[in-house]
Amino acid sequence: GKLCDLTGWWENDLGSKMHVLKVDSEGNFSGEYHTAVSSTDKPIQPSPLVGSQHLDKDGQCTFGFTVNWKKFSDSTAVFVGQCFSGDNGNEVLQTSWLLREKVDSLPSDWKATRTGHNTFIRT
Ligand SMILES: CC(=O)N1C(=O)N[C@@H]2[C@H](CCCCC(=O)O)SC[C@@H]21
Repeated sequence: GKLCDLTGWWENDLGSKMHVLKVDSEGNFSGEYHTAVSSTDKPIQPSPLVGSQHLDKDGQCTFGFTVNWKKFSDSTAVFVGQCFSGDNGNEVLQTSWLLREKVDSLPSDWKATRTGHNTFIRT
């Protein structure tokens, strides 16, 4: 299928949106993550993301990106995933993520990392 270029807007099953500005010739990209879910009472604001994708000809490339939730908290999330061409030709991103929240002390380190998985489609 067509090369899977991540440039553009994506939405996941939580309603969170990812905007990839442009992918360079090395597969590196940057953008913004607009989460739809907040565990704080702070207003939700876009957070910067940087990542890298493969540029395989089959259009089913793997990628990874990091979100620095600088406006929200001291958390950092890393996403990894793969782009698939759905049966109707639409692209689907299957992702897993690790979220690292900042904890006050080493004894709390055990509870600082959460994981999740999300599916994104183009909006
Ligand atoms: C407090 C804080 O940092 N965050 C918060 O309350 N919501 C965002 C992220 C929500 C999970 C990401 C999954 C998704 O939106 O698709 S975890 C870090 C950030």
